[in-house]
Amino acid sequence: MRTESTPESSPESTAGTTGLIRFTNVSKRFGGTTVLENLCFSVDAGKHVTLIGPSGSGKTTILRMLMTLEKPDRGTIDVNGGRLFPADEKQRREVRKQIGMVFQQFNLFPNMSVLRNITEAPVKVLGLGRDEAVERARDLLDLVGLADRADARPSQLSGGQQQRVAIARALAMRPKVLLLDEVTSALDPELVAGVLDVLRDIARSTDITMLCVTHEMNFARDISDEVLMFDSGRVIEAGSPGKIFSEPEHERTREFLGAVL
Ligand SMILES: Nc1ncnc2c1ncn2[C@@H]1O[C@H](COP(=O)(O)OP(=O)(O)OP(=O)(O)O)[C@@H](O)[C@H]1O
Repeated sequence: MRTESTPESSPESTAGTTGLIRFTNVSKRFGGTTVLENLCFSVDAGKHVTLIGPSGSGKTTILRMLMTLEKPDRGTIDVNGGRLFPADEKQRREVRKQIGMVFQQFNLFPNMSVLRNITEAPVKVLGLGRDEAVERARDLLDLVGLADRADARPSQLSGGQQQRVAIARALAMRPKVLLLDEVTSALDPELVAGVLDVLRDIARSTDITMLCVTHEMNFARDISDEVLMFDSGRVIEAGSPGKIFSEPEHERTREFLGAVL
């Protein structure tokens, strides 16, 4: 990820220059509250970038904008050379197809089997043939360690298993970008490691670009090429995990890490 110079957001970043995801002067208010102001950053293809920072600093809003669940008030958002905002509905849908997200709550369809949860969007949205979708789903179930649960209903699975299905479901669309929003926050502590191991594996073995919000700092340290520290809707510090976690420069970063590590 690169943060670019604006009066509000100027820390130097170490990543390269392709810019698969690009936010330019993005501002967002909710009512009277400014959540993001003139935010500029880019994430290069294949990089894994983690957003950290205090509650309410705007991290989830960034992911929700990329999912088109929120709209910026000002600025532009581009993904893989296509404009997500501002754009007409048809163009936005095309760009949006390249982005997958895993939420804190798994949001699986309760009345569908695990397999059907994964095949539904590729068939309906991408027009993939059912046989091909099933083959893809079975490969992904293998990847997330649930090859033997294809016929189960979500309610028959643990929270950790449901989240692994949600990861498989997101990957079934073959997205260029995977967004992870606090994906282990709703899990019992003993189930967290299994989900994080699957994500580590995906980060290592695929070329997917990841943008991640997490309070799991060890996980962030393991998978991130770059960490962005947010405060009050601005990037106040950016760098490698080694730099951010071991030698933070900004007082607010030190305070935040002191509270969570
Ligand atoms: N739909 C909404 N309507 C009104 N306010 C909102 C809405 N979504 C977010 N906010 C507010 O915007 C601010 C930023 O929220 P956001 O969820 O992006 O922060 P965050 O950094 O992800 O926090 P957390 O770590 O707690 O998830 C918060 O003050 C939040 O209350």
